Amino acid sequence: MFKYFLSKSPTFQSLRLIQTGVQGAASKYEKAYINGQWTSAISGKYFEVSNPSNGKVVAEVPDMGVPDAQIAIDSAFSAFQNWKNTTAKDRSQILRRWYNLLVENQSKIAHILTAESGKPLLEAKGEVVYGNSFVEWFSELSRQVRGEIIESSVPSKKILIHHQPIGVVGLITPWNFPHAMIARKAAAALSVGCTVVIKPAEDTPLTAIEMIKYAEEAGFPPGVINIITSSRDNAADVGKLLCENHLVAGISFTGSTTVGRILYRQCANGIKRLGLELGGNAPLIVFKSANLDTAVDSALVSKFRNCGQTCVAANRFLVQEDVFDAFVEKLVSKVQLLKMGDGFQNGVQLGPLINEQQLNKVTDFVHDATSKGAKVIIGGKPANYLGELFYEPTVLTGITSDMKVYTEEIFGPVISIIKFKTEEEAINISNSCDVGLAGYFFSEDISQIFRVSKNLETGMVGVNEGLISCAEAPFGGIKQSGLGREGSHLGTEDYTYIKYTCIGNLS
Ligand SMILES: NC(=O)c1ccc[n+]([C@@H]2O[C@H](COP(=O)([O-])OP(=O)(O)OC[C@H]3O[C@@H](n4cnc5c(N)ncnc54)[C@H](O)[C@@H]3O)[C@@H](O)[C@H]2O)c1
Ligand SMILES: O=CCCC(=O)O
Repeated sequence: MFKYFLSKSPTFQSLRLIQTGVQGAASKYEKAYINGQWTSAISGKYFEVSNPSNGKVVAEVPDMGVPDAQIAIDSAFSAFQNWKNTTAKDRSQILRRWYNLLVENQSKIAHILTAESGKPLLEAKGEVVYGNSFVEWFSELSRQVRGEIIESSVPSKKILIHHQPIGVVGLITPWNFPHAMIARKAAAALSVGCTVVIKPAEDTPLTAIEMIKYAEEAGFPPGVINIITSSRDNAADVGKLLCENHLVAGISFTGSTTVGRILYRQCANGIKRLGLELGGNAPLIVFKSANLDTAVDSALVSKFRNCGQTCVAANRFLVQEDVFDAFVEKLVSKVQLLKMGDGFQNGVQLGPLINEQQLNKVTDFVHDATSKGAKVIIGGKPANYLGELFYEPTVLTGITSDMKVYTEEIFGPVISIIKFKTEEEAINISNSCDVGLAGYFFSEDISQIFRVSKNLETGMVGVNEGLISCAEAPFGGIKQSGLGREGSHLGTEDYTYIKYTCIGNLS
């Protein structure tokens, strides 16, 4: 059924992918990248990557296991011995070349991203621009990482501080932002002299492979960037190896809190450096002083980006009783205009869910809510007239604390609205969970803005704003939403350690 396309040219391979697999005519075989070589799995096995909009196979990628991952780690460790000694200027220039190539090819990358994730093409282009901005940012930041000389209390001593690269880093990334999550981690790590082994999500490895083709063209030496692709069957073993192998200095992971916890445990023995960007359960509070039009428009962006499959997506809507009816009415009038469908169709704003597991989760959460008394205002069921993995944009009211939509992140296009009376009540509900990634609120009252921003137990707060992610800002959570910050001038800290050198007996 599937044809081999044996051209060795990455560019040709990308074009074939778009002209064949993406359009649904046939699939092709991709390769992983280890030590500067495009390579298959030692086992010879492949796994299929399909378009969630229509189930068609887009391509097949090597199903790599522990032996492949070990080779990638060894290569990255060997490459680190030279890469750590390159100058910040050298690294900055290579990153800049990578950025330029990613920009030149952003339309092609976005097509691949839509084909494997179902994300509407316009949104996929937006993600590529967003992801590229991290490569640009860290190419610029590379030369700004500087040490210090601290005056000692003893005249014959000097205290020097250097930031040195930690070594090989394992990057494990999710399917919801196949480009941006790799860019945000890899560019930061590479900019300070670390080498990387990337393990993209099994649903979306093609965007990652495409990105690495441009990294190769940009001139990263062999072994500095490696990408291993693994099916769900191998992901846990490969992850364990990355966490436990003594040549790996650190792990950076974005994904579920469940897997984050496993990685945390696995990293404990080796006291590995660990960056975790895990799940959220973002509150979005609309106070009575809010500009309701701003609140509705921002809420739609926050909720429906990537069809609700975003870790910072608003999950629990809290609306003050005075404006509850007006807000719901305005919101529903806009939700009913949203166009859902195949990401390649013009005007489509919402794609499918990524896989059956996500569809089942969303269906189960809505069923749980309605069975406990929630009211469906719009939607509330799978949109199987569009395809197997589509779920209608949904608004639920009458939410109570015993429902899953109240306590857990749904990761789907469902808005659950809770009515509250006082600011204190809204803060209590917002903070009544064990995760704290993002929180949003809408208010025109300046004292309330400072008060609520301070009291929300989240790592990030959007005030009168639903889209807060950018390269310049520190992205990350508190509580069980994770450890560390990505992006911003703090985004290299996970990848460096502080070396204190004392120079003594100076005369
Ligand atoms: N925070 C986020 O950005 C984010 C992203 C994706 C999913 N999620 C959440 O996770 C839920 C499940 O989605 P998912 O199953 O794709 O996420 P996941 O956490 O299972 O997968 C994320 C990455 O971890 C890898 N992985 C899976 N099990 C592993 C293991 N034992 N050791 C090492 N790596 C492993 C996967 O291959 C993938 O690369 C979603 O419903 C959503 O709530 C959150
Ligand atoms: O879902 C995870 C990341 C989303 C973002 O970077 O805005």
